[in-house]
Amino acid sequence: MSEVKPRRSVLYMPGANERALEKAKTLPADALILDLEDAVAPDAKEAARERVCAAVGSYGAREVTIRVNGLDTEWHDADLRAAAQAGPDAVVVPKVNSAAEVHNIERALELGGAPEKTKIWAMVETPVAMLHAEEIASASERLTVLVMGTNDLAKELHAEFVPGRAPLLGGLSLCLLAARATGKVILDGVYNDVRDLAGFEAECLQGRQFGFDGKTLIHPGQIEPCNRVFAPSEDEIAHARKIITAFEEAKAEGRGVVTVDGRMIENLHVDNAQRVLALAEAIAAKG
Ligand SMILES: CC(C)(COP(=O)(O)OP(=O)(O)OC[C@H]1O[C@@H](n2cnc3c(N)ncnc32)[C@H](O)[C@@H]1OP(=O)(O)O)[C@@H](O)C(=O)NCCC(=O)NCCSC(=O)C[C@H](O)C(=O)O
Ligand SMILES: [Mg+2]
Repeated sequence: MSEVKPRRSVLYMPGANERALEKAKTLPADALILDLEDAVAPDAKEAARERVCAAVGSYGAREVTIRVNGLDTEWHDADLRAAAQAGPDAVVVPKVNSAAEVHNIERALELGGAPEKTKIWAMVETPVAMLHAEEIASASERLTVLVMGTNDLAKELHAEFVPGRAPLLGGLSLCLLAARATGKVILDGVYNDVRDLAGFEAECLQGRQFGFDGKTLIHPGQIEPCNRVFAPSEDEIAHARKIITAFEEAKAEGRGVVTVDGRMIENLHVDNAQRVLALAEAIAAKG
């Protein structure tokens, strides 16, 4: 099994907000997105770029990424050059629509001297991206994560935000299929009502049940419930161990199928149980 990196909670913070950038040093998010795009006003873009690039090394074990401005904006090239030099764990690129765009980003990072560890996280947040999700996800080995942009997607679809997200489910499913078909990580979109923790937790659970690896967040108050929902519970860990043990015993007796708590267990369920344990161990190792 390849290395498991917990990405339960991935917090955006506006690159122009010094207080938020400072506060994030103490927050238990698995990863951070230092934002130069939507959360930064046009006349603050350059100052935010400098501040964010200088802050990259300040967050300890958390994965640190920079979200650059979109490919069709006047800031994109300078953002990518600066991010390549700063060397975050990833550059998050908004509104990626094609494999050709991924190739351009990859080339720009190489030309900018980005270290190998700096990956590409592609945001999928337009109708075109939903339809091109597999070509985007498979465009480059440097691309390791797809990030749902559900605000932009809803805007483009003329969709409404409703509990259960029915208008977005088609797009979410297409991107999940693309991520799993190509072996990439995929993060769910943000929940805008920072005071509605019950609604937020319900959406985390929906995302987890869908198969997302974690969720993008906009407020510190969303981190703890998100970490809890996207981590295997004690019961799930115990059940995973039970499955592995029962299957080992069955195999030793020459059987390829067994029941645990009345349910059929085959090899594929053991793979799943091992994934659950690997994630639980990676979370525990974070301390
Ligand atoms: C949403 C907010 C504007 C709410 O701000 P505010 O009401 O000021 O929050 P609080 O007063 O409750 O803040 C309490 C303390 O927490 C700090 N804080 C708040 N947010 C963050 C954060 N994101 N990271 C780190 N720290 C944060 C405050 O500074 C307070 O600290 P202290 O004073 O020490 O107590 C605000 O939360 C916010 O700006 N959030 C981020 C917005 C953002 O980044 N938006 C862009 C990304 S979302 C997006 O674009 C999705 C995608 O593209 C799509 O299409 O869907
Ligand atoms: Mg967006």
